[in-house]
Amino acid sequence: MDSIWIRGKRPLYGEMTVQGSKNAVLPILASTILIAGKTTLRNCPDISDVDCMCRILQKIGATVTKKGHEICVDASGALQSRLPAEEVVRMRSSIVLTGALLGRLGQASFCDPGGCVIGDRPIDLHLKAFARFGCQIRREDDNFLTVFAKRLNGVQIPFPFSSVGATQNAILCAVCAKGETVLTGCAKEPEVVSLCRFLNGAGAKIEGAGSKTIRIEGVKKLCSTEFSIDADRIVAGTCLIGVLAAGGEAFLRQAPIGQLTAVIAVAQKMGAQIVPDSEGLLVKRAGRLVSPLLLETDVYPGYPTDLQSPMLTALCCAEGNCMVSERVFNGRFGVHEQLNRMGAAIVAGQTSAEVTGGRKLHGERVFAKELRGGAALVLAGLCAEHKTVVENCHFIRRGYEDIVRDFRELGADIGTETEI
Ligand SMILES: CC(=O)N[C@H]1[C@@H](OP(=O)(O)OP(=O)(O)OC[C@H]2O[C@@H](n3ccc(=O)[nH]c3=O)[C@H](O)[C@@H]2O)O[C@H](CO)[C@@H](O)[C@@H]1O
Ligand SMILES: C=C(OP(=O)(O)O)C(=O)O
Repeated sequence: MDSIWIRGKRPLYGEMTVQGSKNAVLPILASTILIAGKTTLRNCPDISDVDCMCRILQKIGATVTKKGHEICVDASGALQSRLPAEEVVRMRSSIVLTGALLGRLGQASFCDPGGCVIGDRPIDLHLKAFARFGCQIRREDDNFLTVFAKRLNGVQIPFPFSSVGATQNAILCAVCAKGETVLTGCAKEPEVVSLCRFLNGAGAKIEGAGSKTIRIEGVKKLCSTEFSIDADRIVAGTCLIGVLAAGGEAFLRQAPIGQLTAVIAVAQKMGAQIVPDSEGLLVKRAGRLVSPLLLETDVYPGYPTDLQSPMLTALCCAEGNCMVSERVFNGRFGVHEQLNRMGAAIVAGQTSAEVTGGRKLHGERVFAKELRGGAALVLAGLCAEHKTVVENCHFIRRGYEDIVRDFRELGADIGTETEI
């Protein structure tokens, strides 16, 4: 399935179920190697990043069994500290394995992680946190870094700005370190909270997740546990924005409403009606679609950067122009060129873009270059006249289990290459 076709210009009606969260499951899978026993994870999304993480776990010595949406990891055997470069370069969250390996073995060797091309993604905060724990860092001849310590000691780490991955790595170093660790300036994202809930279920002592300050009392070991992965707020948001942009009425079962406050506020401003209930969220957009004039991404609980590209599509179709300010990454407007080929009028710099609204999008053959930009092109196809073909959809498979299935359930005329 490397291309997806869409015949657009029809509103969406129906119901879909939101998959498990990519950004929650990946660090949790990485952290299973801190447990010298078995972990069972439920509601895991069937996406290529999860496959990649499972391959890494296997290559370093864990046993991984996948059955549907359930993954069992047994990390009770001997593990090796060198992460396989051919997998690490595919995925940003491979960096979180380094904290887990340090916690388990006191050593990790790794090369630069990959991930979406959305601007600079240095790992300086991660390395500074490791150094605070007493680790030494050595650059190897083959561009690998080796980080090692005789013993990890509890420390105080003030993060100068919010980083989801660096916060998670510091937590993984701290859970089995000697003594207390206090992290300040932490990321408050729900994926940090779910990692801590998982680790506490395995016997860790972590307090304060979801706030700027997290305290961790090191424990001797973690024990076998079971855990269910939260629904994916970014997938739920993508479908919500799809209905906002194309019009219609859809129920998003299991949408994590409490994690979508900023997205819901923008969608309501643009003309959507949102009705939450205990099982999910109903989104309707029957009347005018209007621009919010200004959209700023921010760290949680602000408007998520991962939903900036999907929202660009809706802004192109809305009445009125919009200034979009990207405050998390410095290169996240790459998709604007492909949207412009479909009739959008977006002028983008590195961290801001001006979107002219009221555009009539038309079908084109366009190319995904990264995950959320790819999803934005699928949404554009839903709003465009005639047929759109989105190529390079392996990027979309990194985070969306089956975007074709999801929008088909909402009545879209959409399919994969083989069904054209
Ligand atoms: C797998 C995963 O969970 N990915 C998410 C995670 O990425 P990730 O954990 O990589 O994102 P961070 O929160 O670390 O990045 C935030 C900002 O900090 C900068 N930075 C980060 C680390 C560092 O050592 N130095 C540095 O300068 C980054 O370049 C970026 O500008 O959070 C991002 C922000 O919510 C999301 O968009 C990603 O979907
Ligand atoms: C940027 C993203 O992912 P990653 O950090 O894995 O590249 C994303 O999920 O939008």
